[in-house]
Amino acid sequence: MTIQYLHTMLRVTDPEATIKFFNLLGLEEVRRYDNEKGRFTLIFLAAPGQADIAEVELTYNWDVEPYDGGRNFGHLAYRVDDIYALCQKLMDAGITINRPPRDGHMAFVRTPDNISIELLQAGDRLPVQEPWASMENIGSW
Ligand SMILES: C[C@@H](O)C(=O)SC[C@H](NC(=O)CC[C@H](N)C(=O)O)C(=O)NCC(=O)O
Ligand code: NI
Repeated sequence: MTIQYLHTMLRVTDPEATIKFFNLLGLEEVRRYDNEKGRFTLIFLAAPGQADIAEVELTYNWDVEPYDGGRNFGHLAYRVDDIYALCQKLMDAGITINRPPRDGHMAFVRTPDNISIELLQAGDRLPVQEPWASMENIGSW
């Protein structure tokens, strides 16, 4: 008997803004379904070559409902080739780097609905360097 991880589902209030956020990380939309009866849209995102392996499923309920952030949910984690270059790209796009990669290894950002996203440097830590080394955490951390 086998079991395979497929996806993590996030309920989102602004699907297009969330897709743009994940596009910045390198994920692309792979499929979407509208459900007229249930009044919701499902949008599946994946990194290149990871469709059906490790997807993010965005659920957009057409009727507004408050999402309280569910403190029991932690984060989604991604391994990246160059954490400094990615954080610079995110900052240039107006994304807050909530936990800067001061150690050349780990950073945290948040989706438009405040879901934590962990970014981890592939391989060895990068050399500690400015401006990252002296950047402070932003927001509740
Ligand atoms: C396609 C498959 O991967 C799903 O996850 S469908 C699961 C289904 N989703 C919905 O009904 C979306 C709309 C609903 N209002 C919601 O916000 O979940 C479902 O059973 N969802 C319930 C759940 O707890 O995930
Ligand atoms: Ni699902």
